[in-house]
Amino acid sequence: MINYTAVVLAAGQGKRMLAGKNKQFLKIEDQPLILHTLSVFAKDEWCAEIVLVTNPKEREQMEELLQAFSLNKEIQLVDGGAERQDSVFAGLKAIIHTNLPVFIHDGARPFVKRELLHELAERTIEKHAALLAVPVTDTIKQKNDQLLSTLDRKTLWAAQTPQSFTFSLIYKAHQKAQESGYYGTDDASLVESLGEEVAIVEGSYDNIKLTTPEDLHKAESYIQNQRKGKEVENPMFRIGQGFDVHQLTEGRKCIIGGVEIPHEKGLLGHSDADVLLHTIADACLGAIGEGDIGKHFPDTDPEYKNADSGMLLQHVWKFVKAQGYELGNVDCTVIAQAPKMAPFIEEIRENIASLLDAETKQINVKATTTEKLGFTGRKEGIAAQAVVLLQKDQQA
Ligand SMILES: Nc1ccn([C@@H]2O[C@H](COP(=O)(O)OP(=O)(O)OP(=O)(O)O)[C@@H](O)[C@H]2O)c(=O)n1
Ligand SMILES: C[C@](O)(CO)[C@H](O)COP(=O)(O)O
Repeated sequence: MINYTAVVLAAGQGKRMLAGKNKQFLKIEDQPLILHTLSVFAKDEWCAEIVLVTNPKEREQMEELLQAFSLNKEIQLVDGGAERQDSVFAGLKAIIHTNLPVFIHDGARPFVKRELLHELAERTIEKHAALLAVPVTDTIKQKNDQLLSTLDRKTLWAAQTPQSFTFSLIYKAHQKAQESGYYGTDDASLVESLGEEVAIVEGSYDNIKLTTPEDLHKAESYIQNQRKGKEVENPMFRIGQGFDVHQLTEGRKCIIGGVEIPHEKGLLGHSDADVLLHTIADACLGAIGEGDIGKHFPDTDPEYKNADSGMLLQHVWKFVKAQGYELGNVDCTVIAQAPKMAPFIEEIRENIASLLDAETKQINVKATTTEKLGFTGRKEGIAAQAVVLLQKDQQA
C-alpha cells in the first residue's frame, strides 16, 4: 500500500456548465457532484489525507454539505484562488503529510477508478511525477491565423487528473510559476517547464471532467449503468434450492435437522447423513452460486467421516455471511414414510434457526409421506428438499 494525499479542487465557478451556480453543488443522481468525487478518495484506504479547496464564499455551504453526507474520512477545507492554479497552490500549502505523494484532482472528475489511483501512486514513487491521460481519438487541427495544420495524433494524449507528484517537486514548480507569472492549464505542465520528466499512466475515457451541460447527462447514465452492473454482481436477493436423499439402514442414528429421532433404522452416509441439513446447506450454496456441499466437504475426505452436519451447515453459513448476505427465510420438506416427523418439527426449526443465526419464524419445516410409493414409501430412504432466500445484509 502506498499512502498519498489528495488535493481536490472545487473552487471554480463552473461557468461553462451554465447552471447559474458552481457545478460542484449540482446533484447527480443521489448526491452533489463534489461528494461523488470525494467519496472515491474517502473509500480508498491508500488515501491518507484529503484537502478540499473551495471558494471562500461557498465555504459554509460546503461545510454543511460535508456534514449532511458524512464521509468516513476527515476533510480539510482550504480557500481557493481566482485561477485553478492558485487554488492548487493554496491546497499544497495546507498539506500536513508532506512526505507522501500528492494527487491533484479536479472535483469535477467523479469517475476516476481506484485501480488507476493505485497505479498512479506506484508510478509516482518510481518517477516523481505522473498523470492519468488517454490517447486522443479525434484528429486535432491547429489554427494559426488562417493557416490550418494537422498534429500527429500518435503523439497526442488528453491529460486528465489526478496528476501526482512528490510534494517537494510540485511545490517547487508552483512556487516558480507564481514567481514568473506563468499559468498552465494543468499541474504537469508546471513540472514539465522545470525540465522534469512526467510519466503517463494510461487512464480511462470514463474519467470525464464535467464541464458543459451535456456532461451531466453522460454522468447520470454512467452512474445508472454502474448501479445496474453492481446489482448483477451483488444482487439484493438470491434464491437457492436443495435436494438430498440418504438410505435407511440398520445400525445408524437417524439424525434429521440436527435432532436425533428414535427409529429402528438410521441414515447411511459419510458424515452423520443428516439429509435435511445437507439439503439446506446445498440451497445456501446454490443461492450464492458456490456449487454444493460435495464440492466443499468431499465424501472422500476422512476429516468429514461421521461429521456433525450442523457444523458443516455453520461453515456454509459463515461463507454466505462473508458474501454480505443474511437469511430471508428457509422452507423445507422432509419426505419420509417413517419415522413420524410431527413431534420433532418444532425442535428441528429451532435448531436450524440457531445454526443460521436466525429467528424460528424464518424457518419452516414440513414433512410428507409419499403414500407408500417409491423408495421413500418403501422406507428404503429419506429425502429432503429446501428453498432458501438470502437478502443483502444492510450492515455489510
Ligand atoms: N479558481 C479555480 C478554478 C477551478 N477550480 C477547480 O478546478 C477544476 C477544473 O476546472 P474547471 O472544470 O474548469 O472548473 P470551473 O473553473 O469551475 O469551470 P469553468 O471554467 O467552466 O468556469 C474544477 O473542479 C474547479 O472547481 C478551482 O478549484 N479553482
Ligand atoms: C487539469 C485538467 O483537468 C486536465 O485535463 C484541465 O486542464 C483543467 O482545465 P480547465 O480549463 O480548468 O477545465
